[in-house]
Amino acid sequence: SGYKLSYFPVRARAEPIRLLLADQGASWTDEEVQMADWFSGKSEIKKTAVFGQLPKFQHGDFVLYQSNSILRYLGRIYGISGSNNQESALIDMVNDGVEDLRLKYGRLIFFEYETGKEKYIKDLPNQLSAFERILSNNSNGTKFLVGDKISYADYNFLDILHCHIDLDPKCLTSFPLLSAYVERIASRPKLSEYLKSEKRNKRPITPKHKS
Ligand SMILES: N[C@@H](CCC(=O)N[C@@H](CS(=O)(=O)O)C(=O)NCC(=O)O)C(=O)O
Repeated sequence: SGYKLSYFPVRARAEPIRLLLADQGASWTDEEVQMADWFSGKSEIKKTAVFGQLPKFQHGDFVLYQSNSILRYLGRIYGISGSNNQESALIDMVNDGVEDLRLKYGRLIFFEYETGKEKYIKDLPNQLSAFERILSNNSNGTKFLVGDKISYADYNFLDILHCHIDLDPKCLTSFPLLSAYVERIASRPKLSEYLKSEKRNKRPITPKHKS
């Protein structure tokens, strides 16, 4: 496959891409970009980055940025981006919902952790209830976010749920469908192997976490 993923030595926005690749049986190279180099002002990779940011994804000579664009690109390669235009649109919509939650989470972790953690956790059920409802409206939550096969949005969603379980281990207790979903998706053979791997577990969740 000749995939290369360049990112900081953390999970964050690169992790959903890693989950997709692992579950789809693809191999890839992780190029770890150290923060000190990146912010040194002498970093070639930062100078050439389209938006001056990471992750950067390479597929042979093809180069792509924006984590959600990378997920959608790989979704089309592996046939996990919807079986028709409307299903693809619903997957896109739900992935945008995951992105909204990821941005909220990022704001807490990077800017408001000391003062905002309690309020964030208190409000979290309001964020998660939307996804419990999305699951309940699709085969009673027994399958995936959309349709009857996994999509790129599921990998993004599993990762952000893992982030929130780390933040508050009890955050899914009042959401039976979400709780079952995390167990079910994470126990997919290739995914569960990756989730147990050293390369996954040596990476902190965000730059603010300790590995
Ligand atoms: N919308 C972009 C955001 C990318 C982004 O914010 N990258 C941050 C790191 S992280 O937020 O993903 O952890 C970055 O490169 N920061 C370094 C910089 O901006 O110089 C995406 O989804 O890829």
